[in-house]
Amino acid sequence: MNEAAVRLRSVTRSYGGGKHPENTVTALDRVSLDIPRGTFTAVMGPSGSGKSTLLQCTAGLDRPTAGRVFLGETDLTRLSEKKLTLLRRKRIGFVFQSFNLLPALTAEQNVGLPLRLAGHRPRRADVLDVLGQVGLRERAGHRPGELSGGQQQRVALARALVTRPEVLFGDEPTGALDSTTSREVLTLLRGMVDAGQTVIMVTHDPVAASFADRVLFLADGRIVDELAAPSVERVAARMADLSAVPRTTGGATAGAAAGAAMELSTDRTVASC
Ligand SMILES: Nc1ncnc2c1ncn2[C@@H]1O[C@H](COP(=O)(O)OP(=O)(O)OP(=O)(O)O)[C@@H](O)[C@H]1O
Repeated sequence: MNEAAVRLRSVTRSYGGGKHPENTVTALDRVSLDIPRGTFTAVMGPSGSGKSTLLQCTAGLDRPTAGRVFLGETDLTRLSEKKLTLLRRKRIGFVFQSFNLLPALTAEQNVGLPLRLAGHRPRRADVLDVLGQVGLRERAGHRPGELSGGQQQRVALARALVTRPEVLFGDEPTGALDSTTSREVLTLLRGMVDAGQTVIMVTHDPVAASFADRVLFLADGRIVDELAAPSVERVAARMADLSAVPRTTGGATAGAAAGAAMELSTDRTVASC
């Protein structure tokens, strides 16, 4: 059960520069990492430390500038755009902070969508089964506007799981939820991992991270620490340490002179799956 679901080998992702290499931002800096199958990994770190970039490169939503990313035995960095899109549809699930459900479709239709995109006609029983796993079988006919935030995120979870992905990625999946609802979603995720699912989740929340088997801490594009069997207190203490360390740049940079200008905004277009 210890076979790696995901392997990163010296993954670097840098942005910009061009004619001005001193402006290059290195969002990920030679990151190597193994994620065993059937485990729950949380990724934490100060703002701008590279968490989303790590998630997106690992999920095949973004391409590293250098290094290799393996999903099982498949090297994502060698795939054409078309093959990468197909791989994302079939082998990867993604949940975002903002549930990203289609408002005009019912929960059942939303959950069936990835199967349609993969060219299959969804079997109703399969879709209802996955909705049942997140406790929403009875709400199959409801549209997102008729569901609470937590219920919408559970529909998004069901949608991410309907293709039985090898790895489920979450980018702040509980970021928009109150603490009670957030715990419900995390308990669901934990149960899925205990049933064999591999989950990798970016979070700012030590409580959310405490549901994971392992927390990876990023700073300036590098993994600087990790905690196994994390408690809320230990995660919060480690985050406080990391946030207290004065960083020279917003990400690691090629030019020290660019440091002051490097607290770049993290808003960018999230590639859609
Ligand atoms: N498209 C881009 N162009 C230029 N720089 C970028 C781009 N995307 C990210 N960066 C930079 O890369 C670094 C890492 O960004 P990333 O979004 O991965 O950080 P993060 O840890 O997820 O941050 P946050 O917690 O604020 O969401 C930051 O310095 C960011 O400004």
